[in-house]
Amino acid sequence: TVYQQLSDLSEKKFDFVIVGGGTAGAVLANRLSEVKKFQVLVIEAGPSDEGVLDSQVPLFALNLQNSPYDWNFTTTPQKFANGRRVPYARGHILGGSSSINLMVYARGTVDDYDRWARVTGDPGWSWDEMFPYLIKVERFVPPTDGRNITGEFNPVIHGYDGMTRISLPNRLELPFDTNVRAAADELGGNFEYKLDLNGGNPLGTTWSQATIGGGQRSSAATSYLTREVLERRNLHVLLNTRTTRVQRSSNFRSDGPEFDYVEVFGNGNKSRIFQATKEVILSAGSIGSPHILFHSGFGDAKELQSVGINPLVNLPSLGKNLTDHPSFQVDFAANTTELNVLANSTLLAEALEQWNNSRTGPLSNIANNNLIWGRLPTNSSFDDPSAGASSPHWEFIPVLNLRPIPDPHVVAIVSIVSPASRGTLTINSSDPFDSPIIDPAFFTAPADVAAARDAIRNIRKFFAAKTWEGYIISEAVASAHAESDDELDTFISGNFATTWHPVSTAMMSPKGADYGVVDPDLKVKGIRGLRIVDASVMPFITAGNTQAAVYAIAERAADFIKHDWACRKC
Ligand SMILES: Cc1cc2nc3c(=O)[nH]c(=O)nc-3n(C[C@H](O)[C@H](O)[C@H](O)COP(=O)(O)OP(=O)(O)OC[C@H]3O[C@@H](n4cnc5c(N)ncnc54)[C@H](O)[C@@H]3O)c2cc1C
Repeated sequence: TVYQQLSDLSEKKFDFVIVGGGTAGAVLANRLSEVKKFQVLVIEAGPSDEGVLDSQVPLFALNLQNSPYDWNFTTTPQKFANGRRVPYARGHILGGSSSINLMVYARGTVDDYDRWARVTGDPGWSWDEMFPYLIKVERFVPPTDGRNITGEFNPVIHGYDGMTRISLPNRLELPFDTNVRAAADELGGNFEYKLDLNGGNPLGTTWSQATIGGGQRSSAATSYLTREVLERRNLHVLLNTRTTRVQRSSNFRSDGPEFDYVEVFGNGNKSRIFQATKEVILSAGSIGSPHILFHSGFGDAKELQSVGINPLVNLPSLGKNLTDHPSFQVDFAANTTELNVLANSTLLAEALEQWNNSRTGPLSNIANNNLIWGRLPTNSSFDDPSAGASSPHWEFIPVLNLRPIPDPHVVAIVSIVSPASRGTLTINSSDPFDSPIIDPAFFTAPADVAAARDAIRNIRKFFAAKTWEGYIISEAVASAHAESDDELDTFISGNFATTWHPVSTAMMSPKGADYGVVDPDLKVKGIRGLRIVDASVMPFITAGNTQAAVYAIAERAADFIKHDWACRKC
């Protein structure tokens, strides 16, 4: 059942209360409510995703930022950007960030997951053990243009009867895509063609895969919270309701207090307390989950006292280790007749009609059909921040006609995907409605700046391939004259933003460790009744776009929870 507002729901007690109906929250809502005897409540601050066209049409995804479906956060002034602040979107809608993201589907690498297993002491987080969960998430479907996709992906490493629809590009951009392939063949090395980015070692030039099925976005809401699932009598999804705190009951035992109450505010500022008789699960994301915990008295005791919050659970790691992939773009003028629907309202109207009729055409795709993944040379003078040899340092996304301008152009989007910089999430007030202070500390580690320079030099090498003669005309002035390290740094500093991949603000650590926020079973350390299941628990960021890993974490967490509550057959 879906409740549009707090006053529509009269029950107060549930077995499980899940805070956040986002990517991880939707997975848990589905999996836990498979058990008929579990009464499950999901509390989501945002509205329903139903009928939100920008969330359905893949190419309209960018319209969702700075909209009512975005929390519209902003970072602190970033040091490497001379004090510039960076807009920091998070999904504020059922499905969370999976309903507003750019849909790239990249699982990360063998080394990423094996590092998780090593640093948490739980082999269950390794690539091999997580692989079945990655498969369980995925329903690989053919693109809507009907082309033969043999040779564009590796069929044996995909799932075909999972939940979230994943597909290759629905439409090729020709000759742009042919040129990308030809340049990869011509240059080899870093750029060599790789059959599939999702096999655990993406290095090279790969076709994009995206959370799109049948030409439209497949989000955690559309895949895990289908109409059928929402009709389950034991699943209650409460929208437009904000959780402010978790609270402890009087249930004290030697193994710690139990946090089983959830305080919420609905429209008109009406508040209510819900109780979980089994567990409260925080799935409010890397910003939302620690934010709620700070206001509930979790975190560094001194920092909490300094803003007038009574510390209850001393967890100094909470909000620390904020890790994200910084991103910037390098533009090139192109000589091509491929059409830019974003720059022409007649073409755009035709494209929308085509999408409405058949879910095909330019709007059925994300902006990019290719991804290129590279590593710094082995003689680099920095300690390697990556998880290992299979993990790239940078991701370079070649995009044709990204901007709504008539001049044909190519944009290289760069992300630093194995960053060494670590930021913080903190608060500066005791009012849970005030935004948290987000400081990703982008590019504060020299290794990240070195990776960014290396990416730009590789991009230039890529577009200097013979294949592009007559197609790529010149690099745009903003970066064209940046040659030395200092000049490149000035360009990067003035232009970087985020890829919106914050993780690790409530990171896992081994059971018994005196750092970290959750144990490898995702239970919050030192207390009972509370788990965190979302991107915040990753001990390190994956060297790929983060949603795939979040889906898989949530699938594994659902198994932990079912197992703990003696549900071995479900
Ligand atoms: C603009 C954008 C583009 C991205 N592009 C990609 C991409 O192309 N590929 C990729 O792999 N990843 C991408 N990501 C990242 C990816 O979407 C996230 O890593 C992932 O979805 C995070 O899942 P989560 O469950 O941790 O959090 P979310 O999915 O963000 O879910 C958190 C939910 O909790 C709710 N919530 C928060 N606080 C409260 C509260 N106090 N009370 C009630 N509810 C609350 C939120 O409204 C939200 O619905 C992108 C993200 C963004 C924002």
